Amino acid sequence: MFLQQTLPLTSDSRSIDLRDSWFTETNRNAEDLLHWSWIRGGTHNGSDSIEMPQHSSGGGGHFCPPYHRLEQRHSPDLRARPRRCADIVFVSVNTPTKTRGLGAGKAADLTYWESAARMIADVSKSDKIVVEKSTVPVKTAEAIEKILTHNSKGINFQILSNPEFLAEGTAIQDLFHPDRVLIGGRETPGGQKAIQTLKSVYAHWVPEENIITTNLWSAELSKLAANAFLAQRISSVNAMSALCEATGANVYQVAYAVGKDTRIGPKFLNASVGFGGSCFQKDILNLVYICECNGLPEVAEYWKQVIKINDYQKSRFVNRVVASMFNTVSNKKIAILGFAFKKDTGDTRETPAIDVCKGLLGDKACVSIYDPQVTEDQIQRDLTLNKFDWDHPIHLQPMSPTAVKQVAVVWDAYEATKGAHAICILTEWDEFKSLDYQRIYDNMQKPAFVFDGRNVVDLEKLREIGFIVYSIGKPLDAWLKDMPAIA
Ligand SMILES: NC(=O)C1=CN([C@@H]2O[C@H](COP(=O)(O)OP(=O)(O)OC[C@H]3O[C@@H](n4cnc5c(N)ncnc54)[C@H](O)[C@@H]3O)[C@@H](O)[C@H]2O)C=CC1
Ligand SMILES: O=C(O)[C@H]1O[C@H](OP(=O)(O)OP(=O)(O)OC[C@H]2O[C@@H](n3ccc(=O)[nH]c3=O)[C@H](O)[C@@H]2O)[C@H](O)[C@@H](O)[C@@H]1O
Repeated sequence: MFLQQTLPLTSDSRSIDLRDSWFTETNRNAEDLLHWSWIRGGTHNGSDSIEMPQHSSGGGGHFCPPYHRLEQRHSPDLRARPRRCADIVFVSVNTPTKTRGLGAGKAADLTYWESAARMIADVSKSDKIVVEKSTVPVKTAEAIEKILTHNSKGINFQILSNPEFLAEGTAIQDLFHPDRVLIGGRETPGGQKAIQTLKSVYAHWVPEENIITTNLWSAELSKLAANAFLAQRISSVNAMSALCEATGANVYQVAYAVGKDTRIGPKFLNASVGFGGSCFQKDILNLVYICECNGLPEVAEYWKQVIKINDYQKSRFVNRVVASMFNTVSNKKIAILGFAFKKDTGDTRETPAIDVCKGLLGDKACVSIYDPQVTEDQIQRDLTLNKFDWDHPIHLQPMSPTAVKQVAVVWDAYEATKGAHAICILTEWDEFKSLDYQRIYDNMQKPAFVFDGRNVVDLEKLREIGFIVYSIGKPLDAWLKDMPAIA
């Protein structure tokens, strides 16, 4: 999720849904809302809450973060007071992958952005800076400009690109201490003035040297590039993990040695069952589409490979499970520990667990899933929804997907593993490191397997207990070597 749907606003913990407040109040007087508005709504995980950033030097003037504005406007005492119109509008609506029509399966669907832009044009009564917070294809600002100016009634709109770089689970930390804030604008006096206005907002808590200003297209493209580079690192280390398994090298040791080179650095080199989350795949597909549209098929092919390796890593994992268990998991109970796309979030968007579970179910396994934060309802939806449908509003999704019968969702790792033939660890939740694996082993069918897709368990300890253990990119058990996984 991006900034959260509900922000604790008052001492009695009353929360406000920004989307609902937006729509409700739009009917009354939308212009009143547009002082420091943040256009976005629901979220897939509401676990982060927001606290006021500490003011720092720079910027000048009194800084009032957006949720304080919201608190004011929702306070009954203040409702009657005259309110200023918005100067800056942040738009952070979803930009999913198109599911049909031109560019389906690759291009970004800008329906939501366009409707937000039309709404802004419709209700505005004074000049505005409209900020692209959503991740959008390069050149989107040009389209938005056209919508706004053609409906402007003489109002001046400046579009800025101010992409968001926060990661889930560390959203608040990333908001307060970003590596950088990026602001792109038109290279005109009006565009430059708008950049300075937004810069002065961030300067209240971000050191000035960490605020980068560029032209619009560089800012838009930098966001796609940053996500592509991050995902590429994971696909690179995951590609190495396959080679490690084939050769007896240990991917952890390889990544450590490689990452010690200061030019490469140690972060984002954890081999895994594959990257997930709402953005990496979507943004790379979008990048690929943009390259194709710009007549750059070789560049498109290069970035496509990052996704291909990610898909390969997930299917390689499934093949490993099935091959190790005598080439069939039919009617075998497989415990899935972790369903979220990473720890410390309940978000399941594009989680590798979906593909792994679907793969196992395709081989007729019975899966028993435990995740500390993901509900049964969510899991059933994820296992039945079509690709990319999850990123569209719920009313555009299938009404009541049929529950997958061979799937049980339980609220305890011990329950999930009871009587199971194998365990697949698909999210790196800390609690999976300290489970009582002897107890788990005692209650499982034998031979008992652990397939660790996140490298969280103590391999040697589990092997001592009696498990046959597979850990991504680590030297293989003799058992696994004898049962090669052929895709
Ligand atoms: N999730 C994350 O951690 C990050 C997301 N982003 C980008 O931020 C954007 C939003 O992502 P999420 O927050 O994850 O998506 P989301 O799907 O959780 O939230 C977007 C919300 O916007 C609402 N919305 C759509 N059209 C609207 C309109 N016209 N007016 C008001 N609300 C409207 C939707 O109902 C939805 O609730 C995407 O472009 C994403 O790529 C960027 C960095 C991090
Ligand atoms: O545009 C976005 O939405 C955001 O996408 C990512 O953030 P996020 O998806 O929340 O989470 P990450 O920590 O990047 O993890 C993404 C996936 O990669 C996996 N991963 C990450 C790191 C690693 O070394 N190995 C690995 O497999 C994670 O388990 C997870 O499935 C980026 O890190 C953010 O900078 C960006 O703003």
